[in-house]
Amino acid sequence: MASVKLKTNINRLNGKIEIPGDKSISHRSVMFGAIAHGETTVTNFLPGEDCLSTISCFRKLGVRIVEENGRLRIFGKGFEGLSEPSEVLDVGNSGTTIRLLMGILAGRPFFSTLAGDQSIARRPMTRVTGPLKQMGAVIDGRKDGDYTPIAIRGGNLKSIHYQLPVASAQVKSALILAGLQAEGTTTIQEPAETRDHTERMIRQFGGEIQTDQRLITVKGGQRLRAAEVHVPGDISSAAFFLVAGAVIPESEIVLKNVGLNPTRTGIFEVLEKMGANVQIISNDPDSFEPSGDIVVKSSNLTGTIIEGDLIPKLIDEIPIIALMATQAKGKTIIKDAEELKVKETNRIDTVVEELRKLGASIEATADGMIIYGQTKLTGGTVSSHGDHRIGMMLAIAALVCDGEVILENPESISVSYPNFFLHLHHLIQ
Ligand SMILES: O=C(O)C1=C[C@@H](OP(=O)(O)O)[C@@H](O)[C@H](O)C1
Ligand SMILES: C=C(OP(=O)(O)O)C(=O)O
Repeated sequence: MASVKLKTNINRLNGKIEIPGDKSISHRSVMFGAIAHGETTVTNFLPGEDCLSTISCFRKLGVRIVEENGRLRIFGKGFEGLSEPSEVLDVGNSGTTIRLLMGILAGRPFFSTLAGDQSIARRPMTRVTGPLKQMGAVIDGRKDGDYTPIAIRGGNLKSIHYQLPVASAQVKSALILAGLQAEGTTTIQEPAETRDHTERMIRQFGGEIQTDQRLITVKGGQRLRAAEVHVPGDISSAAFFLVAGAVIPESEIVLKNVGLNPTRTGIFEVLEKMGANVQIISNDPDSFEPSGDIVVKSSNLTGTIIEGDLIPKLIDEIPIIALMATQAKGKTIIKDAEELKVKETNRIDTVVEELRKLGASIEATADGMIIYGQTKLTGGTVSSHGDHRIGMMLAIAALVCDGEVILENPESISVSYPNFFLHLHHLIQ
C-alpha cells in the first residue's frame, strides 16, 4: 500500500480548473449506448476506474466500444444485442455499475455473474435484487443473495409497482432499466427526490418516462435510439475545490463546466447557509443536463443543520462538508444520512475516525455526525480506507493543517478523479 506526503499549511488557492466528467452520467452513457440501436458518441467521458469497469462489463456482454480522439463510440444493438458473458463481470469498486447492470441483466434471457472488490463485497444488494426477483428474474448470491458474487438468470419480466424503502438513485435506475424490458408499465415511488440522470437519458435516447410527485412511470418494450451525449463536469468532484476555496483565506477558484442538475446541487444550499461566497458565472440550462462555471472565494463560515430531503441531493459530498464544518464557527449537525454506512466505506465512521486524527472535534451519531468548529487542524498519518471520497477529503483537510500529513492508500482517488492531485497542485502554485 502506497502513501503520499500531502501539501499542508497553504494560505491561498488561485486559478481555474476544468472539472472532469460526471461519474453517474458517464456510467449511464455507456449503458444507454449499449441498449440503444445505433452508434452513440460520448464526449467528456470520465476515465475514472469506476466508469472503466462499466466499459469492461459491457465489452464482456458483446458490445463494441472504442475510444477515438477523446470520444467514446458505442455500437449498440438494443437489449437483444447483449450476449451471455463467458466470464465474471467485474464491477471493481463501483456500486453504480453493479446495481444498474443488475437491472439490465434481469431482463436478459441468459446467465451472468457479477463480482467486485472487497468494498463491493460488503455493500447490500437485496435493495435491488429483491424487487428484480418480484419482477421474475432468478437471482442468487452470497448470504441469501444480499452480497456478491451475484448470479442472474434473467428474462420474461413482469412490471411491478414498487415503493422504494430508501431514497436511492441506483435502485430506482435499476428498476427503470428492468421496467424498460418488462411486460406492461412499471411504476416506482421514491421517498425523496434522488438524482434523475436515468430519466433524463431515457428521453435523450428517444424513450418515454413520466415523473409526477416522485412517482415514476415507464412502459416496457420501448426502442431506444443512439444519441450524442456530452457529459458535464461532476459536481461531486467540484465539491472538493468549492470547499477548499471557501476555507482557505485569500482564495479565488474558477471551476469550469460543472453539472448543475437540480437533483445534485444540495451542496450549494449548504454553502449558502454556511456563508460561503460562491457564484454561478455562466450556465447552459437548456441541454439534457444543465451545467455552468462557478467561482468560489474564501469567507467566514458558520455551522448549520443538514437533514431530510436535502441529504440525497448531496449524499456523496458529506465527507467534504464535514471537513468544511470543522472550519466553520459553531456546531454543524448532519442527520438522516444512514445511507453513508453502505458506501465504499462506512462514511460516518471513516470521516469521524480520520478527521479526529487531524485534531477535529467531531462525533458520530446513529444517522450522521456532529462537528464542532472552528478547529485548527494539526497533522498525522491518515488513510483513505480505499474510499476515493475519503482520500480527497483528507487531501483538502491537509491544506489547512499545520503539521505533516501522510495519506495512506491515495490511489483509490482515481476511482472518480484521476487528475485530482494535478488540479490541486495547479491551484497551489
Ligand atoms: O445513481 C448513481 O449514479 C449514484 C447514486 C448514489 O447512490 P445511492 O443510489 O446508493 O444513494 C450515489 O451515492 C452514487 O455515488 C452514485
Ligand atoms: C458511493 C459512490 O459510488 P458507487 O455507489 O457507484 O460506488 C461514490 O462515488 O461516492
